[in-house]
Amino acid sequence: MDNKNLLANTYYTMVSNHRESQLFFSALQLDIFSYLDEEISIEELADRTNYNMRNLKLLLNALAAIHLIDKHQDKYVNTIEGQKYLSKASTSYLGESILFRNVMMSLDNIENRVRFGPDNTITEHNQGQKVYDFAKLAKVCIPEIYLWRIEPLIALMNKIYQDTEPSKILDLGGGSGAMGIELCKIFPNAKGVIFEGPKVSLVAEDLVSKNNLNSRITIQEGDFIKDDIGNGYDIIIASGIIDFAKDHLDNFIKKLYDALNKNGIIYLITHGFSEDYLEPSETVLGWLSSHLDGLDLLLPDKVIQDSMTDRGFRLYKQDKSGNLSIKVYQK
Ligand SMILES: C[S@@+](CC[C@H](N)C(=O)[O-])C[C@H]1O[C@@H](n2cnc3c(N)ncnc32)[C@H](O)[C@@H]1O
Repeated sequence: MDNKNLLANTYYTMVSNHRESQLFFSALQLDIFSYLDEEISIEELADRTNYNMRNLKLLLNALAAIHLIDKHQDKYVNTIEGQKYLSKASTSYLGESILFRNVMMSLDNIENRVRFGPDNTITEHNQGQKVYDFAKLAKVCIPEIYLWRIEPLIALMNKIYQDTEPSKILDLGGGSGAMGIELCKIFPNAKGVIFEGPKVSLVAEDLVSKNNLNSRITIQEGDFIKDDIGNGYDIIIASGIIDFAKDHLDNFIKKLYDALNKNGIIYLITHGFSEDYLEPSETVLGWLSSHLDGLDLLLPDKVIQDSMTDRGFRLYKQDKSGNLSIKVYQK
């Protein structure tokens, strides 16, 4: 096969991948996977769901054809991954997060957004809250945080705090606050603060209560650009938030510096953007929708690093988790 044919195939592969995604999202919307923890016949499934049996069978065969489910003789069943992540009975269910992210990052109507440009009310303020539903994001992403962010956080903090214990921890723009909550659990004498905007703080309040940590963790409501974020912290978690301070980067980093005790650390999670904004490609595409709408938030890692070291932070440890870049800075 010559190069020309290889390239043409790439385009058709994209068309096919798009169809696979559509099929997957529809199956999630119809909650098909929650019925497939045990082998089930099409008659039984149609009976339980009230869906049209003929078309349900077509859907299930298509899902089996792309290995999202298994088919044994005439019965259908989840794969091991499907059972773990796509069935609502599982504690690691990700279906709601996946569907929410798909809408949040949707590239529908990209043509008109390119033809007519961004929304001026969004460009004018350049605030994430104008585009993203942060309260819903915080809520539906809790399983993702437990899947990907808690383990590296705990492993690193256990290494750093082998002989001492932090006494005050801030989860800044913490969303549900899951990371701050889990850190407070491994350091039982530490007090925690979760700082969030007004609606999101309710999500954090709820998770703190569910974990019975109301006596140790307080929720502080405010705007981390304009308002006081407190001080005397040994650890500040800044996960997925620094882009939202882009227009005030140096002041924001000074605020973090001032809020920390001597030798205190920042646990910073960023997208690891290259200076030309071409990598990581998955993240470039993930942020494209909000940027077509008018936001201009993204910061290359190099810019963040320079600003941190200029302020006096020293890079202490670094790690990667999927596409995310994890850096620990010390004051
Ligand atoms: C991408 S989410 C990250 C949430 C969480 N830290 C995590 O890692 O999943 C960004 C969070 O920053 C919060 N945020 C953005 N701008 C803020 C501001 N000016 N003041 C307070 N919180 C803000 C949002 O409400 C949102 O929960």
